[in-house]
Amino acid sequence: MKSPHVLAVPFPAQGHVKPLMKLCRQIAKRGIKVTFVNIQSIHEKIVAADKNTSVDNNNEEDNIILVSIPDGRSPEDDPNDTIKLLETLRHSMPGFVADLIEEINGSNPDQRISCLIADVTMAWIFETAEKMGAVPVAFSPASAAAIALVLHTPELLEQGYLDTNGTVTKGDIVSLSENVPAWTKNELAWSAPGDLQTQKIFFDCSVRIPETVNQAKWLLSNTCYEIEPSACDLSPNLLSIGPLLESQNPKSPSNSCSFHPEDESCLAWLDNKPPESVVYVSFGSLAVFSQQQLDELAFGLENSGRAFLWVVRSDLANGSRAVYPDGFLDRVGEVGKIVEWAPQERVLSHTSTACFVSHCGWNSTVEGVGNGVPFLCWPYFSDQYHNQSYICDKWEIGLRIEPGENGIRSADEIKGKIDKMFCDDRLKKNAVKMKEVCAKSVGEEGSSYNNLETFIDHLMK
Ligand SMILES: O=c1ccn([C@@H]2O[C@H](COP(=O)(O)OP(=O)(O)O[C@H]3O[C@H](CO)[C@@H](O)[C@H](O)[C@H]3O)[C@@H](O)[C@H]2O)c(=O)[nH]1
Repeated sequence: MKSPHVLAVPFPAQGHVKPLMKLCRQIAKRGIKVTFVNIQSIHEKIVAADKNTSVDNNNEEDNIILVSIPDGRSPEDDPNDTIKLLETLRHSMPGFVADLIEEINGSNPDQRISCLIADVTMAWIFETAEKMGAVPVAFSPASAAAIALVLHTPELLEQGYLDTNGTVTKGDIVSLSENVPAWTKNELAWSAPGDLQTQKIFFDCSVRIPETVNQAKWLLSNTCYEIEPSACDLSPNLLSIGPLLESQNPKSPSNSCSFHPEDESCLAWLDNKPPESVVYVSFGSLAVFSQQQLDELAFGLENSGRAFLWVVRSDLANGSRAVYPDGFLDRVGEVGKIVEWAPQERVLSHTSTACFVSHCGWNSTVEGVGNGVPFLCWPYFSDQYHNQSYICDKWEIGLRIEPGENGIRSADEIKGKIDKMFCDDRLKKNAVKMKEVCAKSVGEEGSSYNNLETFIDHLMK
């Protein structure tokens, strides 16, 4: 009797690896074996990051095995050059994945790879996998609206709303439906105002996605129908199976897939704070700030007089360690806690957390929504502006922290919005309602639950 075996291949970025692992945990929980593949450099980061925490990697009972393949880069390549990495992966990955499938199938013929779940941006391995007998499945870690936009690019191009660089050519917005927030022209996922070359590279990646989706037998998305019904309706083949949350995994934490060690000391610090008193500040894995912007943020937090937990990655200051304003750390003392990386979902589900100052990456968005936390939005690039529109305009669970004319968010603006957040019960009430909606969707017989069951039933066949 042959058992199903999933090979999962994320795009090598934090906001893609983590949600795919959460999906794999749901699959593994139903007794299906998963081999989770990262390129070598990411695999090493994950294993090293989990070593000094309570997170358990390669727990046999989890049915998940972490493995790595080479990334095909030469030693001279800049490890931070994502565009170069994408090009390299496109050429090298099909071969490495084929070798891996062959090795797995050869060593255990009863557990041959029966399904490949890959990030929607990784089309180039679907054909290889299919030829080797694995059903290709695309996974999108972004919103249904984000995937709807890319699936509609062929029409948008044909009707002249976009040019081949991805620049809006008719009007100032792109709208797919009156029930989905429109995209303003500089806030499309591939937009890079002032840098047409980068924008074109991102746009070219996006326009390949519809083809990938056609090749895949399923398109899974980390959202639920109830929070963005119109966007889900715009992509008829999309199966919403989210929001994927840590709390769905009773044995959590295991395989956190964090690229940095999670500093669990902030949980004990939160335990000593009153309920709903702490401002949690985190900008995901990619956003970087100028020193001037970091200073304004530090002053804004200090002047708010509220307790804050701030994630300051070691590269947050334009790739370097942040330098705080003179005397800042002494003045805030125990009122502020700074960590390099937090166990974010455990922070968001903590009763002391009041609100989330966020860049609005989709994972952070659904993690905040799924835990009933209101937002102060500070988008940085890509889909984050559209997620901000959902948060502030559609769901009404957050406020925008607006940049000034110089593009900098001032200490006064930051303090002002924190004050407003603590005075506005409506935002918290709406956030709690959204949490209930998500819980219902992933709970037994909910829409996301049923979609995931349908998918898993097919895996078992
Ligand atoms: O201290 C921290 C900070 C973040 N996280 C986690 O890291 C992930 C970050 O993902 P996300 O919030 O989506 O941000 P990015 O890392 O910026 O994600 C990229 O990928 C997302 C999914 O495609 C896009 O929506 C974003 O715009 C893009 O920047 C989340 O799961 C967080 O829980 C932690 O565990 N600890």
